[in-house]
Amino acid sequence: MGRTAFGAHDAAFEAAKERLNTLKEEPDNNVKLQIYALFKQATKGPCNTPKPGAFDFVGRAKWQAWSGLGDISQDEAQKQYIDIINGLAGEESPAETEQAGEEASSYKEIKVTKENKVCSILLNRPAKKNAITWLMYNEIVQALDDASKDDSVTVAVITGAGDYYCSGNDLGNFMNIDPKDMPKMARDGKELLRRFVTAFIDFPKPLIGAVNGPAVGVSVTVLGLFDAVYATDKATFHTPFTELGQSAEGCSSYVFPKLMGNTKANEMLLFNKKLTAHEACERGLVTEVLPHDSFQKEVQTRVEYVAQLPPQSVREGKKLVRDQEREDLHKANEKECEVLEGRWLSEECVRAIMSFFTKKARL
Ligand SMILES: CCCCCC/C=C/C(=O)SCCNC(=O)CCNC(=O)[C@H](O)C(C)(C)COP(=O)(O)OP(=O)(O)OC[C@H]1O[C@@H](n2cnc3c(N)ncnc32)[C@H](O)[C@@H]1OP(=O)(O)O
Repeated sequence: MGRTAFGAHDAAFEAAKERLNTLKEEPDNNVKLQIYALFKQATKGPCNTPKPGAFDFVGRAKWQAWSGLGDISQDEAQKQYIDIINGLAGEESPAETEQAGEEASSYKEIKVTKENKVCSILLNRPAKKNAITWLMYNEIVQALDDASKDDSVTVAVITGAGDYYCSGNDLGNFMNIDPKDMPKMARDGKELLRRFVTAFIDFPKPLIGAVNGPAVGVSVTVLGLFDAVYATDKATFHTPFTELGQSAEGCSSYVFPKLMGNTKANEMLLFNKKLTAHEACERGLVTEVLPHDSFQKEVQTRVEYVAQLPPQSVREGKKLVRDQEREDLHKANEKECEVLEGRWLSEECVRAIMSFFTKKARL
């Protein structure tokens, strides 16, 4: 059976595929066979084709390599594929490998560093105010999954490069789509958003938001699923969903009313009020507002403190709190994604997105 859902390493797998084509030296035949077999296993699952005839030497060698992988999982095959290609690429350009805790990773739109038990995820498209592309959603999910499994990491932090924290969903995700492909785009978007928000609901270690500047849309809503949110006094929090013909996501339809009460939540989610950092703090979305000039240093002190706490104790504590509402959060996520799938197909939404890009083009 082919893959129907994303694997744990999808973004890195795609990047490894591209990297394979850029290797300066061709790998030897045995390595090539191994790469071939892992690719087949990762994309199709265990070998299920008949053994080629005795005189089809190449076909038989490929078949043997693939069937030799037995029934290792598609995720495991992806991982081994990525490791081999990154290993080959690393041998060619050692300068690209690990530097001061920086992962020799294939992330393209985020930057992940691990140092002193802290995994930092930097949203890294400053020229586009860190708007989140489809690739970036996948990369964030992958980075969270990796941080949750890595025993050397006790806390994860998300922050933005440049003057913005994040401008939310990249509106280009919905552009240039043939009208006949819109339903599929909406279905795929729903599935991706569901996986993205699930990664936040179920992240088992402390997750800290370092909101270094304005935050918009989905980057604001998921903050309600973080364990602490530090914001610079220059940050703002804006969820202009109805202006875009869209609707609330990131579990905000459930979390925001709990945090701030219905009328204040409506002010943000229905009537698009942009909050200052201090207002967001008063409403419980932000833990603490810090002066912009010393923001990085102040956040670092707080993160380092959390990083050195007994990790199991912190995880158990987080689980106790999250378990009180985990099911409700998953339900809210499902429901929000379903409603959004319909919104993305609505004329209201299509018009609003066109209008954003038309205005830009006129400037
Ligand atoms: C799988 C799909 C899941 C979807 C989940 C649902 C998510 C919903 C949301 O997140 S809704 C919120 C969407 N975001 C927005 O509506 C923000 C749109 N952007 C803006 O309003 C402004 O760009 C700004 C206020 C963020 C910043 O304004 P300004 O300081 O004037 O800068 P520019 O507008 O010139 O921006 C610089 C550059 O970045 C591009 N850009 C910024 N934000 C986005 C974006 N969200 N999507 C796409 N592109 C964005 C902007 O076009 C400029 O590009 P250019 O230099 O012109 O090429």
